[in-house]
Amino acid sequence: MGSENRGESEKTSDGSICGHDSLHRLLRAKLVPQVFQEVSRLLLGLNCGKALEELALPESATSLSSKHGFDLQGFSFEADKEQLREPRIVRVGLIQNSIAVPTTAGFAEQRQGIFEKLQPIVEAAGASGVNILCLQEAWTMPFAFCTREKRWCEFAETVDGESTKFLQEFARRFNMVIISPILERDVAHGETIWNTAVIIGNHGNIIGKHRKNHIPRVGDFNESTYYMEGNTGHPVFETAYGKIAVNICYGRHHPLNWLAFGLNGAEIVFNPSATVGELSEPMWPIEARNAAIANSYYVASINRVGTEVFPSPFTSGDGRPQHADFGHFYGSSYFSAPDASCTPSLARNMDGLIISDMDLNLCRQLKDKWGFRMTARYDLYHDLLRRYTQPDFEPQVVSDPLLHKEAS
Ligand SMILES: NC(=O)NCCC(=O)O
Repeated sequence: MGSENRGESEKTSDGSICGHDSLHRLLRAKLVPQVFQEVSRLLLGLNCGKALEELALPESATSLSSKHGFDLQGFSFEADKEQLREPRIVRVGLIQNSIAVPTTAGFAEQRQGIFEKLQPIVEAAGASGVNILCLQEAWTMPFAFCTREKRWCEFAETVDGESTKFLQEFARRFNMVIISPILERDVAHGETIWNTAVIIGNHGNIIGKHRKNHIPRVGDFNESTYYMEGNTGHPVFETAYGKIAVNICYGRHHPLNWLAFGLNGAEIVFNPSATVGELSEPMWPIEARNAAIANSYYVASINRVGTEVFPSPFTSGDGRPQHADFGHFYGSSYFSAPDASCTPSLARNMDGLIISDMDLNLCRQLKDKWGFRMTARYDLYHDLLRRYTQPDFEPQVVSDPLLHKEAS
């Protein structure tokens, strides 16, 4: 892409949308209330036939948000009342953040800066009674994989390393499950590096881990220089608060990846991400929401925030001149529900915590209503995929015989 077409991040360097920090807030400021309500209905859908309720969050959380300058929003997804099952309401939180100090600082200072920045946000989640909290992809470090420089590998740590210890304290204190996406170093297997989400249980125990299945080779996302495709399959973690799975970032472009977590029984799939405006912003509101609909589960989408500038300029295979930043990480974390409703997004240009209650009964209610699991043709797909993965595969194409007739 030519530099003249690099998108809006260069035009609005504060990362706002025409001075507003999210599309929802821009629309609310610009439209008369009745029009805003109708536009919101079409953009966000309806949950159980009505606009999504906002959640009243405790003063202890709102004061942390004002003091530390992070966006804080809360919502509530309902399900229909059932006669034979109690509601299964889980409170879920997502944190998006920028890095804390420039990428030229020492690595220990960079990581410690992020720990310190996250502390009040995690505390706000705890004070709000969040049951399951998820952080953004590779949250302990800048997203330095654009550079291809190997020195950033130093940020990799074992599954029970520094960042896990830091979060285990919060998990115990707030009785909270925490999903911690890190750069992992697997010491037992030759000190190899992986892009991994660690699942910390509400007692501070490590429940397990999942490694990113799909590694991007697009734009400046030179991640394949650092780690390989994950080898953990599509695990679903049964926690005190429900069955959860993690589809790390670029995996959201792969519908079969979403499907696999659904087939294994996930009720909430988290999508911790790091992605930039000019590459993926038009996809962001669609893919997760579509996955929630198609798989009858909730999706929780998180993206990091800010523009990270690196000490040495780098190139990528897209013809652009060398540059030192990745573009703007546009935040905009949000939740999608199986009934096609979704929350507004967090700010595009600020750290933030979005919280939502979700009644997990909605998953089965949507399965019963639409019957996607029942009407899917897994046997047909299985047969096609089996043939497709053979070297002698031939696409099933029926050509118009007239196409190949010689002109008379
Ligand atoms: N982190 C990551 O996989 N980013 C790839 C770009 C995208 O999927 O938008």
